[in-house]
Amino acid sequence: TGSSRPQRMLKAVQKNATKGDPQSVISAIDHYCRHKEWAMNVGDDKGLILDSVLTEVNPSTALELGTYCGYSTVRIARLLSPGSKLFTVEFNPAFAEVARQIIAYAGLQDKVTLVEGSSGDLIPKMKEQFGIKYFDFVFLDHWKDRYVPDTKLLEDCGLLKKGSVLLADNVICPGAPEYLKYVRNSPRYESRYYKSNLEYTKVEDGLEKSVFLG
Ligand SMILES: O=C(NCCO)c1cc(-c2ccc(F)cc2)cc(O)c1O
Ligand SMILES: [Mg+2]
Repeated sequence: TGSSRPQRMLKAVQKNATKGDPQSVISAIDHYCRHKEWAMNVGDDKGLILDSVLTEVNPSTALELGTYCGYSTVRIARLLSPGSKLFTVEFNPAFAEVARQIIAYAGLQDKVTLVEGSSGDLIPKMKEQFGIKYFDFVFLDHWKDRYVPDTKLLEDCGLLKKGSVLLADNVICPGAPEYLKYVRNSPRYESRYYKSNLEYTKVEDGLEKSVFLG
């Protein structure tokens, strides 16, 4: 049987990027996905917004829901301060396998813990399993119908503190309409929409940044 899209993306990284150089890994994936084969990475346009929000928050403990091939994992981990940690959750074992190799190729394996499984099952276990008190930053990029239930789960498990920042991908395309309603109508969040484009296209998409007010 042939290779998968994630496997071809990994090959492109191994061929075109420099081991231990996160920026070259990001550029190799963006080039491949723009010129050879589209893939659902957050991409370079929305990636610049992710970089800027991440740098502003400078989290000690960050969570990513939806690793896919590890592109945004690398974008986030490369900007973390020494000693800070990123936990990333991926349900699909084939995606997780490629992501581990891309994260390692970038040399960021010591900053990242990739947890395989369903976010709904894993979130309630994170405090006890990893000794996490709070997440200062959460990047939501997994199944769009899981954004609301998992946000409620993070609240109920006491994993958000006053000032924790949620940043959600794809709120326009494919869309997360219930999530936008939830964070924009809740008195517990201060929300803002960052207009951009769906990765590697001219289609509109954007990121919603929501600050938890406690
Ligand atoms: O499903 C997504 N992620 C969770 C699975 O890991 C996802 C999908 C798309 C997308 C797909 C098909 C299309 F036509 C348009 C958008 C884009 C994304 O950024 C995404 O994160
Ligand atoms: Mg996405």
